[in-house]
Amino acid sequence: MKTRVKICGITRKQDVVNATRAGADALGFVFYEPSPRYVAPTAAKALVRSLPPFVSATGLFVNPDAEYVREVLSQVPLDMLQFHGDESPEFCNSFGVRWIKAVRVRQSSDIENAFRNYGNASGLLVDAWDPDKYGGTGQAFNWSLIPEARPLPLILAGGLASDNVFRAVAEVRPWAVDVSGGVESSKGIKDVQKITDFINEVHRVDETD
Ligand SMILES: O=C(O)c1ccccc1NCC(=O)[C@H](O)[C@H](O)COP(=O)(O)O
Repeated sequence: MKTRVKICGITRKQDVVNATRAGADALGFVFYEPSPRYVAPTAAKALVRSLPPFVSATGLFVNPDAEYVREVLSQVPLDMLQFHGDESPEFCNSFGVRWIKAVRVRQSSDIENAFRNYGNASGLLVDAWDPDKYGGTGQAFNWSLIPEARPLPLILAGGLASDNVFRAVAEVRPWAVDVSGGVESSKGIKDVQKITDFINEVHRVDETD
């Protein structure tokens, strides 16, 4: 099965071009101002409108006001929302747009509970737990905590890079992988070679099937 690849934290046109040329299936745009990868809705609008067909755009939020999400959606043609905070299932459902929920993992039950509570999500993104950050930590977590039973498509994130993503995909067999820091030269600035190496490694696992 083809493992999808999402490159998150896009802030520049050249990173859109490089990621899509390298074969990314989806790009992520961070609408969370404390993040060094924050992109303003006006800039994101231009980036998303430049995407070629069949590459999707995800907007990432952390505990946003509903009004802010609606404001972003009115400007930016997003295909998917990604919630990284403590948003309720009802809140995530309320925008009429497909969404995924991110969960920061300390134990297996974090994932099992999220599968149970966010059953209307299009997928569950599992990421490293950090006491101070909601995501984008660059840290991996113990993949053996991920259960075999997955009621929703599972997106693996957290500390992935070209030197560990082959093993990650081979071991976890996720629906998709999500990467940010592992394909950057500095925060918010993606590196074309790192993106290419990363995607090639994912596809290399797929070819062994
Ligand atoms: O990127 C951020 O700064 C960020 C801030 C707050 C919540 C989420 C954030 N990013 C999410 C991602 O980029 C990824 O979905 C995921 O966390 C993996 O990041 P990384 O470990 O850097 O590959």
